[in-house]
Order: sequence, then C-alpha cells, then structure tokens
Amino acid sequence: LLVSYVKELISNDQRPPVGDYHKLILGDLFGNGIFAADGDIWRHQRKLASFEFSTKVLREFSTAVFRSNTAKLVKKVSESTVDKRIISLQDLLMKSTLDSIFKVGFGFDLDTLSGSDAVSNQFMTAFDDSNGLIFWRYVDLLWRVKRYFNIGSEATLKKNIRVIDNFVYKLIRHKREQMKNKKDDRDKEDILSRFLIESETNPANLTDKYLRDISLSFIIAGKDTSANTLTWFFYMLCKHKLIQEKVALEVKEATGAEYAYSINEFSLKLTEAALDKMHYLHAALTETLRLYPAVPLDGKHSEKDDVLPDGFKIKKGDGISYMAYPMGRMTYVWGEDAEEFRPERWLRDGVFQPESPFKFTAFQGGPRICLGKEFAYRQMKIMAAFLVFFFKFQLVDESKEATYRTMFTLHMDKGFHLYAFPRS
Ligand code: HEM
Repeated sequence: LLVSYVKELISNDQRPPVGDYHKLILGDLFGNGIFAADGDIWRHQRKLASFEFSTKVLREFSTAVFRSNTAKLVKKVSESTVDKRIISLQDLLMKSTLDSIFKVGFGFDLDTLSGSDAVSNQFMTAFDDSNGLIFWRYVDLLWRVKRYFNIGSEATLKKNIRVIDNFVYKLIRHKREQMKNKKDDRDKEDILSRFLIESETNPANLTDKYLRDISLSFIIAGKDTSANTLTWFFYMLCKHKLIQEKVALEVKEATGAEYAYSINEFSLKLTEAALDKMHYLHAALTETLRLYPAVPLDGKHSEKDDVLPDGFKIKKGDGISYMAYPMGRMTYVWGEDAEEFRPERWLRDGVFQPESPFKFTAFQGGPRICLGKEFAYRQMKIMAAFLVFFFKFQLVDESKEATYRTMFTLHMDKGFHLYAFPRS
C-alpha cells in the first residue's frame, strides 16, 4: 500500500503534504524551514540544498570536520579509560555531532564537547528542550491556550526560541560582515556561506529569517539523527560482542592501521577508499537503523480529501503517519528473524546490498527522502571506525535492556553508560 501510494506521488511529481496543522506545530521553531515549509519555498530550499550537498567542496570540508571532531571525541573517551570511569556515550556523541553540524553549517566552532563556552551550552540546551516541547504539542490539547496566555510549557518554549534566535541571528550577521570584508578571500566551505553567496544574486529570497530557518532545519536534521543511530549501534555492539570484533577487524584491515598508531596516524589512514571498503560496518549501521530508526514515526497531514490506492478515504486535515520503528520489525517484511540484529542480511558475498526505501524506510522515500543520507553515513562511518578501532566497549550493566524516550528522534532513555577499554 505504502509503495503504491508513494509511487503514485512520484509519478505525479507531487510531494507528500506537510499540512496546516503540522506547519502550525513546527512553525514556531522552523518558520519556513525545510521541515515546515510548503510549495515553492520547500522546492527552492530543497533544490539549493541538494546542489550544495553534492559539491566536492562540501564533501571534503565535512569529511575533514568529522575527522577532527571525532579525534577530540576519542581523546575524551581515552581520558575515561585511565581510571576506568563510566562514560555517557549518548551525551558525548550528541555533543560531537552538534559541533560537526555547526562547523559544516555555519563554519563556527561551537565546541560543546569541551563544554567551555557558556553561550554555546545555553544554545544547545534551549535547542534540545524546544525539540521535546514542540513534540508535546501533538498530544497537549491545551497548547494553543497556553501559548495565548504565555504560560507553562509554551512560556518556556518562547524563552528557548528567543535564545536560539539571538544566537543564530548573531551568527548570520557575523557571517555577512565577514564576507563583506573579505571579498576575495572568502571562506566558502560552510553551508551558510554558500547560501549567502547565493543571496547576493537573489537578495529578496534569502533574508536573515529564511537563512535562520534553513540553518535550524539542518541542525535538527543532522544532530540527533546521527548521534542517536550511533548510540543504538554501540548498544548493539555491546550486546553482540562477536559483531563488535568483526567491525573492529574490518576497520583494521581496511585502513591497514596498527593498534599502536596515534589518533593522527589513524586519521590519515581513514581515507575515502578505506571507508568504501567497510561493507560490514555499513551493514551494521543500516541494521541498527532498521531496528532503531532515528525518526521512528513520521507524520503528515492531508492538505485535501484524497483516496489511497486501496480505496481508503482520507479527509482534508487527517493525519497520516508511516512508522519506521514497527515496519523495521515486521516478520512479513523482514522474515522470521526480523527482531534479530544481523548485519549479514545486508550483505551478498561481503558486499552491501541496499533495499528499496519503501521497505527500509529510515530515511523516508520519494520526493522528500532525506537529503543528508550520504552525509550521515559518512559521518557515522568515520565516528564508528575511530571509536571501534581504539576501544572495546562494555555495558556498565549487562543485564539492562535499553529503552527509548518519547521525542521526535529515537533517544535512548536515561542515557547510555558504558566502559571503554583501549585496544592493544
Ligand atoms: C541517521 C541519520 C538520518 C536519518 C535516519 C534521517 C532521516 C530522515 C527522515 C525520515 C526524513 C524525512 C522527514 C520528513 O518526513 O519530513 C529526513 C529528511 C531530511 N533530512 Fe535526514 N536523516 C538523517 C541524517 C540527516 C543529516 C545528517 C542531514 C543533513 C545534515 C539530514 C537532512 C535532512 C533534510 C534537509 C531533510 C528534509 C528533506 C525534505 O523534506 O525535502 N538528514 N531525514
């Protein structure tokens, strides 16, 4: 049903509707950002962003950023191995991916991993809290009343949005100034700079508000998703020790690195070619996304009355969701071993075999398929390869089953606590 419905949408060159209610809920945080935008605005943002994402400049710049930020993460984890301290990996991964998306998005070193800058930390807390508060609008029937009277969760959200806006607008102004002053020698690698260059030819479209919205969309899209996936990935590796060793062996063989290598030496060995050889790691990350999709439920609202291909009638304003989480565990889709973590299901003769996006729905399919899929895999592979090469991970409490927290993205509830042991 889903396949034929999406095929129909593609063939009509339509996009799945966002819907008024959805826009109202997300609008305060994203304005006309790609997640809340409609029609021409969405098309414009998607076109610009897909072009930028395909450029060699952005690819090389983002790879360098992932490498250097992961090197910092490895150092941080290393410190904990000295006195066998418990590490909160989800928290560290979140900080590292936020630092990376900030650098790639704005060309700015947020450095939340070192936790030294109070303003950056304030921004990050305001951003995460807003994510949770916006989600509750879907179930809190009184949210509009609260917003009208500026009380409770809505008052907190308003304060948070002010913090976020101030921070991002300041960055945009700073970037505009920087680009004005350095006409010939402009730092054009980050996404914001590249959009600003576009805004010189198209000033009416690319206002500060538009740039704020598109930038926030990238942050929400690129921060939690990759960090959450890596959290569940390491959880699976701790639960399946043999798979952890297989991934580590593949990384060692593909890079040709030795355990005695320093972080910098390993980083030099982690080339694009080496990453391309890591089919087992790619399969293990994909298997993680099948069982723990970072966007577990994706909701849409119908913009007009419609009929699904099986005859099911939808009314304007009806909500329609596809649920990647249960779909990834259905035996009639994945076979009797659907609940098992088995990276091998993605490999044929050791080579990764992709599935249709309408079967493996973690990145959605059709016209609104995730724009950052390749970017996310590259980042996750670099981070996973670094960590698995330098450390063996073990859960603090082996008997504990992790569960998720109700949010837009699949956070592990109560954090992820483990020990790391250096490999030798
Ligand atoms: C494991 C990592 C990721 C997963 C599982 C994921 C998943 C998704 C999903 C399910 C959607 C559809 C949301 C909707 O229905 O509106 C989406 C959209 C999107 N993603 Fe990702 N994503 C990931 C990483 C990223 C990264 C790293 C970026 C960029 C830096 C990114 C950029 C986007 C953008 C811009 C859209 C909106 C596309 C549009 O509506 O036209 N994603 N992603």
